[in-house]
Amino acid sequence: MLSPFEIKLLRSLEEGKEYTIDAAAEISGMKKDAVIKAAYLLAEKGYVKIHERVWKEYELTDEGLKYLTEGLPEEKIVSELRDGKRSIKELEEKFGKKLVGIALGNLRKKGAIKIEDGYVELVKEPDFPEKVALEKIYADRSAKVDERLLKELKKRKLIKEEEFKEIAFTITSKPDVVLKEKIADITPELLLSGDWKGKEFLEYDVTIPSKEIFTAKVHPYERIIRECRKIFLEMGFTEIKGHYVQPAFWNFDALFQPQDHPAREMQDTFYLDRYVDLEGEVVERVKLTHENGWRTGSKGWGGKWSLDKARQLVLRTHTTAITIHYLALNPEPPVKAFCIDRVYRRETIDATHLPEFDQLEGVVLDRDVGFADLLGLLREFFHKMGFEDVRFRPGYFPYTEPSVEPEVYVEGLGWVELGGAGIFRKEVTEPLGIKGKVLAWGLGIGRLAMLRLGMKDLRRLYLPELGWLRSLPAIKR
Ligand SMILES: N[C@@H](Cc1ccccc1)C(=O)O
Repeated sequence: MLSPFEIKLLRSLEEGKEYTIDAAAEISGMKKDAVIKAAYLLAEKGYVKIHERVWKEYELTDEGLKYLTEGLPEEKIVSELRDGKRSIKELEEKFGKKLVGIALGNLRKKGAIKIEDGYVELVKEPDFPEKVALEKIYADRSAKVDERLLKELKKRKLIKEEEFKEIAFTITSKPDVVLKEKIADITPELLLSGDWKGKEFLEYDVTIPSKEIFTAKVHPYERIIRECRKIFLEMGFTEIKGHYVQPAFWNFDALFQPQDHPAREMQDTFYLDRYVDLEGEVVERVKLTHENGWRTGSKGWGGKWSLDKARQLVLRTHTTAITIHYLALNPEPPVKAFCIDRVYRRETIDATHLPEFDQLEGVVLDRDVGFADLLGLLREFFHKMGFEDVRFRPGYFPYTEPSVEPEVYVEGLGWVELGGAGIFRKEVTEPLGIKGKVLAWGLGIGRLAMLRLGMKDLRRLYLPELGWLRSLPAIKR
C-alpha cells in the first residue's frame, strides 16, 4: 500500500534521475518534510535509492582574515630579512614576541632561514602556499585545496571547517499503481475538464472497517410523543398547555370528583402547602353541584363542599385538569383540543409505575357527537400508531358516563390497558357553561412508547442508556 504522498512523489519525478529534496519538493509541489518521508518509505519498499552526499566547507577565522589582508607573520619577517640579518631581539621589538615566534617556527620548517648567535638570516626565498589557500577559501568556501595545507591551516586556527549533508534520491522503478494512474477522488474540475475520460478509477475497498459514527438524534420516546402530536394535529386538533401546579379545584372538583374520593388522599397526590383564591359564579355552581346537583338534575354527592380543599394547590395528577379548564374558557362548540404533558402521582417506583409520567389527553366538544365517535376516534388513533387490534372495556371515572378503558393487543403480552375515556357528565359540563357533548380521553403515553419500543421497564425511557440509544437508527419511519 502506497500513501497518497508516495504516489504523488513517484508521479511527479522521472525514473533514474537524481533529485535533491529541494528539487523534488519544488517539482512535486510537496512540502520538504513530506518529500523526505515519502522518499524513505519508498526506499524501504525498494522503489527509491537514497544517496546521502556529505561535504565540507571552510571559512576563515578572524586571525585568518587578518593575515589575508596584512600578510602572514612569516611574510612580514621575510621582507624584513631581505635587507640583511637581524637579531631576534630587534625583530621582537618591532613585531612582537608572538608574531616572531610563529614566523620563525614556520620559516625554519621551510628551510628559509638560519639562526646563529641570536641572529636570523634569510638563506632561501620561501613560497607561501598557505596564503594562496587562504585567498582561495576566502573566494569560495568549498574551493579545492590540498589536504596537507588544509590540515596545516586548521592546526594554525586560520580556518574553520563545517560539515554538510544533503539527501538526494533516485527512483529506481515505479510500481503499477503509479504507472496506470487511477482516479481516487472525483472532483468538479475533473468532471468539467473531462480529464476523467479513458482513465481508470480506484476501487473502493468496502471491506475495510470504518469508524462508527454516532449521529445526534431525537430520543425514541420524544419521537413517539411527536408522532402522537402529529396524528392529532392532522386530525384537526389544537394543542394546549397548562401549568404543572393546579388548584385542586381544576384537578378534581371541576371534574365532579368527590372531596372524599380516595384518589384525593395525601398518599396518592402531591399537595403543596399553598392555596389560591377561588371565587365567582363557576365556583359557586361547582359547589352546589357537589352538594345537591344544582340545576343539573343530579342529586350531587351530598354533604358539605369545602372551599379550602378546592383552594389547595397540587401537582396535577392528570392532564384532564388542563382540558377541563380550557373547555371552561372555551365553552362554545366545536372545540377539538389535545395536551401531551407530564403528570404526577405518589407511586412506588417499579417497572410499570413512576411518580411522574406523561399523558396524552384530548377532548372533542360538539353538539352532535356521541359514544361511537369517541370509540372511532380512539380506534383511528391507535391504528395510526400501529396497533391493529383495539378494544374497549367498561370503566369508571367520576367525570364520565359512559366510561371505557381502551386496550390494544400486543403479541406476547396480550391485551394491554392504555388509559381511560368517556363522555363528560352533565355534572361536569353544565356548571362550567360548556354547551354540547364532550368526548374525553387520557392515555398513558409512556406505556404506549414501551409497547412500541418493545421494552418491559418504563424506567428505561428516562435513563441515559447510551449503548441502547446509539443502537437505534437515526431516522425512523
Ligand atoms: N384522567 C384519567 C383518564 C381519563 C381522561 C378523560 C376521560 C376519562 C378518563 C386518568 O388519568 O386515568
